[in-house]
Amino acid sequence: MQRASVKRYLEVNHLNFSYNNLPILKDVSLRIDGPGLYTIYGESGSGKTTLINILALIQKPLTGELKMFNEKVDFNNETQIQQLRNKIAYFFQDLNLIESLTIRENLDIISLINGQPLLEEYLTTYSKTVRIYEKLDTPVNYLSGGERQRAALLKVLVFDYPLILLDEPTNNLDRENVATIIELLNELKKDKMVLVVTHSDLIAEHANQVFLLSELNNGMGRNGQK
Ligand SMILES: Nc1ncnc2c1ncn2[C@@H]1O[C@H](COP(=O)(O)OP(=O)(O)OP(=O)(O)O)[C@@H](O)[C@H]1O
Repeated sequence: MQRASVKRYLEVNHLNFSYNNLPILKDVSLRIDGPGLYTIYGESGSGKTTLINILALIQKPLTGELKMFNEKVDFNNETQIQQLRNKIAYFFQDLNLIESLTIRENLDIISLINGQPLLEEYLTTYSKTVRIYEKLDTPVNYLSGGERQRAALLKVLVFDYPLILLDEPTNNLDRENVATIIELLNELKKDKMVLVVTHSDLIAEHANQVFLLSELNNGMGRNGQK
């Protein structure tokens, strides 16, 4: 299953962000040079979600530079932002699935939005990998919490997103589902940049690099090499 190649590269330079004049991100710099699993660790309220929202191009930084896939991001250029967003998968706590639609219908809608075809071959293969194949035609509101989480992960697998952002993907999951997620992260990290906000030591153990937000802040980043 060969997919078109996009340069897997991300660079953040001197990023600043404040809410109501209260600085949250202070001179944050980090760099990811290729596929791999990268985790961001930090105390509650330290700005992890804010940082990942900026990387997902949902929030605009106050100052600083962001480069991805060899392009410098211009937050005022809607066309560029839209094109870049189609290369980014953002998996966050509310999962972003439409409750009344089946998993397959949800994926059809995503396919329309991101302009990538939903290939039956990938759907079958990966839905078996995440143990959700039997439920592809079930509406999301009939799924259990773990099944929803796996359905949301299916989206990351069936489409080609060179940058995958996950915010606390193992929250509220039992051990078996955590193991499934770690297995998937290990698979995805082979050819994608996977950046995960997490408190899980288990995920961090599999990371190529761990970024500590306390170190990224105040310009002390780029030293989390494992
Ligand atoms: N829309 C907002 N307006 C004002 N303050 C906000 C807003 N969103 C977040 N904050 C504040 O900014 C800080 C950073 O929030 P953020 O969600 O990025 O932290 P976090 O590290 O992801 O926290 P957690 O681990 O608890 O999810 C927090 O103090 C939060 O209260």
